[in-house]
Amino acid sequence: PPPPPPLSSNHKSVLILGGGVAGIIAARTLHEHGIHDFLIVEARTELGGRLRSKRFGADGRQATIELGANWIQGTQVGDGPANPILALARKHGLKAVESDFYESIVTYDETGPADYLDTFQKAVDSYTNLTIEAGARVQRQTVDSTCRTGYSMIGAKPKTPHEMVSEYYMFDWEYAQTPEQTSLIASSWANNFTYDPSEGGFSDSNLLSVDQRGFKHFVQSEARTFLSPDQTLFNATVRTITHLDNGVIVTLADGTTISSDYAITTFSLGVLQNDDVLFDPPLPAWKQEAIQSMTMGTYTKIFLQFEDKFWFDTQFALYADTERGRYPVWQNLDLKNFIPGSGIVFATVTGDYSERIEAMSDSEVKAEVLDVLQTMFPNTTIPTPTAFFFPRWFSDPLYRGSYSNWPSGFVSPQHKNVRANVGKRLWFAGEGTSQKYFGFLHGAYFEGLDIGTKIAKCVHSATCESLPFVEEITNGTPYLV
Ligand SMILES: Cc1cc2nc3c(=O)[nH]c(=O)nc-3n(C[C@H](O)[C@H](O)[C@H](O)COP(=O)(O)OP(=O)(O)OC[C@H]3O[C@@H](n4cnc5c(N)ncnc54)[C@H](O)[C@@H]3O)c2cc1C
Repeated sequence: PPPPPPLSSNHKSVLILGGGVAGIIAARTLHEHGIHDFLIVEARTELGGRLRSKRFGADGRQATIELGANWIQGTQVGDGPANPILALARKHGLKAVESDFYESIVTYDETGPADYLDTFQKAVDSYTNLTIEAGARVQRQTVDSTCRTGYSMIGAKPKTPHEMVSEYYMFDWEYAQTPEQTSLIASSWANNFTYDPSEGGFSDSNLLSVDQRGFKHFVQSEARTFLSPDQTLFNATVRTITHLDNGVIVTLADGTTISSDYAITTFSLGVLQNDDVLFDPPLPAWKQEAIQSMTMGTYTKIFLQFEDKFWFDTQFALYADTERGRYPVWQNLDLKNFIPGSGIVFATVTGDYSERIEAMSDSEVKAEVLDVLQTMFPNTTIPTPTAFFFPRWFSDPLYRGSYSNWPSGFVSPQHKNVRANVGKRLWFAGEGTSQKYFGFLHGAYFEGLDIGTKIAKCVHSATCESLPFVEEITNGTPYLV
């Protein structure tokens, strides 16, 4: 039998590995169940995880920008179900503004300003039809397919740059991967359970945080309501997780070991896929297959600050390049009620294009982006920006991408296995373990809540109920929630 974990002062009832939304909400849940002997182990120096803000801009003209999550996606209709992130944002007085994705938008192409809003509207309709097509497949219990197949089935076959960028805005800009890379059924789940009240979703509106304390403010403030300083360990990078029948031993990069009765890892799917954290013994084959079968999308915002604003007055702009995905979506922060006077505009790229620019130098990317702006505004001499920045989520060993995505060919039992505990002691939570809300902040929230509740039961009673898993998946069962 394996040796018992060492008895030391470094022993906790529960170790929460990672201090993002899932970790913080798991900790709050343990606290509410009267369990205080837990420790959040976090590699960075603050809580929040992929809620990451940064002061950006020239000296004397700095503003807080969001490198990671920025929106509360799906809010609430009347007294219907509320997104729990909205509830926390309200509780902690977060400043957020309504995003108007469909009306506050202008369009450009390689000739400069070009009105193709009618094409854009068709892409909006096609996306709605795509989710209906996918929903019908769930009803009929048919097999999954890619969203590209789904689009083709409803007759949406974008060919021109205008059509491609319009589809991109409705699809890749949300999923951080292409329709080819994404499951038809699961992508419509992700849409409906968040945005469609008739399917149990919150609402179809989105609130953009422009809070100068950072979007992370809501969750850091929540953490302050129950956490004491000795319940967090910062600057602590987990290297190895040894999981035994009677406990877990975590080894940090500096060689420190901490043991516990239970551990929850909340690291991103990308971190787990990339072996940035090692498991001893290695995770069983069913778990490894599941982790390697889901995918991680990358979503990259490229920020520029200029002395004077020369761009559009709407919230959004599309740029149609002949190459699909080349600096296609632009957002204006220099707006009344946003960050007025900030001189900040930013572009977003996703998926393979994000990986491409992460491999380039900042100055190379800046030159490309300025070139696109020059194309969009042919009658303006684009000035030198006073500040430029973009984060590299894909190469960051603490994330390895931005959020998870569900590819076609990844079947429901595999997702069950992503979520399942290994043995009685090692548990998993985070946005990627959420079947209904993968990718979203509220997915991380609900997973922290659920796994925290299950572990609290384990701590309080002799019997500990495991989550179901499938040892060997021989056929894909229908997609059911
Ligand atoms: C660019 C971008 C845009 C996004 N936009 C939105 C949005 O608008 N709305 C929305 O709802 N969601 C959005 N998301 C997704 C959202 O941010 C995530 O779903 C959510 O923050 C995930 O929380 P989590 O607790 O599961 O994981 P994380 O926040 O990743 O928490 C895990 C923690 O583990 C830590 N960690 C990793 N490795 C180690 C290690 N070896 N040792 C110790 N600690 C470690 C990390 O530092 C991190 O703090 C976005 C994400 C990104 C990156």
